[in-house]
Amino acid sequence: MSDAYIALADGRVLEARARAPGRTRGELVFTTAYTGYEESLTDPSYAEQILTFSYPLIGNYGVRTERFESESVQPRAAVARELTDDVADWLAEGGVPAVDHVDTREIVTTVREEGAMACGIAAGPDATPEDAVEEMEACKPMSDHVDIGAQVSVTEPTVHEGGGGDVDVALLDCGAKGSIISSLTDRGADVHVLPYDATAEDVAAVDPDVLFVSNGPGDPENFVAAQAVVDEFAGELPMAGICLGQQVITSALGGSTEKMAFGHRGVNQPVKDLRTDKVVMTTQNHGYTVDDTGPLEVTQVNVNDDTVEGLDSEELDVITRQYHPEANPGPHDSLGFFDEVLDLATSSRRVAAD
Ligand SMILES: NC(=O)CC[C@H](N)C(=O)O
Repeated sequence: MSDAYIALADGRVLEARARAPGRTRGELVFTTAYTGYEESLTDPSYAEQILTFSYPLIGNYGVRTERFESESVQPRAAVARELTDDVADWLAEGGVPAVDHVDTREIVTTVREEGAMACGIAAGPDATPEDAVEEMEACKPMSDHVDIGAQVSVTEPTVHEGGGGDVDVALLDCGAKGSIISSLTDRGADVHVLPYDATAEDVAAVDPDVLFVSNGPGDPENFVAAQAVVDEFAGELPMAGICLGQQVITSALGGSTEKMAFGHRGVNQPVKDLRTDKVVMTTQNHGYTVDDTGPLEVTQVNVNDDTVEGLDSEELDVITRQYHPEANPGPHDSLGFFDEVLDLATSSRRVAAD
C-alpha cells in the first residue's frame, strides 16, 4: 500500500512513498542538477512549483544552512527517486510535503513531452489518490499568481554592506537568491535590498549607481511595479538583471516574454557569447524566456535551443543574463558578470561626471 500520490494534469496518478506529510499543489517541473539540492530547495524562484529531481539520490551530503539561498524551503513539494532522512526531516520541519520511491524518469519524460503542468500531491498515512487529484484540480496556472512577489520579497529595505565604499546597488528583491547579494558585497558593493513593489522614489532615495533586478518566481509580466521602476530610470541609471530580472527589464523597455514548454533547470546549460564565440556551462532555473528583445542587443544564446541568454545595450547601460552567474548550485564560469555590472556602474558614473 502506498502512502503518497502524485496527480498529474494529464490524468495520471503515480504512487509514491511519503517522506514529509501533507497535501499541496503546484506547477510540476524538474531539475537535472546532480548536486546543489539545498540551494535549489531554498531558491525563491521555485515558489508555487513542485520540484522533481532527475538525479536519483538527493541528500547524500547532508543539509547545511550555509548553503541555503533563502531562509526557508521554497517549492511547494519535492519529488525524488530517493530522499535521505536528512532532507526528508528538513522538509517535514518546514511543512513541505516530500515523496520518493517514484519513477522520476516517467515524470521527467512526461514534463518534457507535455510541458510543465498542474500537479497535486497527497502524502501521509491517510492520503488517498482522490486527495491528490483534488489538489491538482485546484492548481492555478502560474500567470494567475499575480502577486507572487509578495511571497518571496523583503517587506522593508535592508542594506548589505560590502565595505568598498565605491558602488551602491539598488536591488529590487523579486525573490533574490542570497548568492546574488553576496556576489555583489564580495566585490565591495553596498547592496540596498528593496521590496519587489518599491517605487521610483524608494529607488532614488538610496541614490544608487546601478539598479539590479533579481531573479524571482512566476510570470515576469506580473511584476508591474518593477517594470514601472525600470521604465522610469531607463537611460538615466545603469541596469542589470538576472533571470526574472532580464525578463522584467526587457518587457519594461518595450520587449516581451513568453512561457516555454518546460523551461531550463539544471547546472549544465551551454551558453555561447556571440562576441567571442566562447561557450560556458551555466546554471539555469526558468520557465519563461525573452521573446522580443526590444531595444536590447542579444549577446549570448543557449546552444541547445537558441533562446536568449544575454542582453546588453551600450546606449542604455543595460546588462542582463537569463542564466545564474552567481551559481549556487552549479559552475562558477560566469561569476565575472558581477565585475561587469560594477564596471558598468562606475564607468557610466565617470561619463556622467565629465
Ligand atoms: N529564476 C528565475 O528568476 C525565474 C524567472 C521566471 N520565474 C521564470 O520561470 O522564467
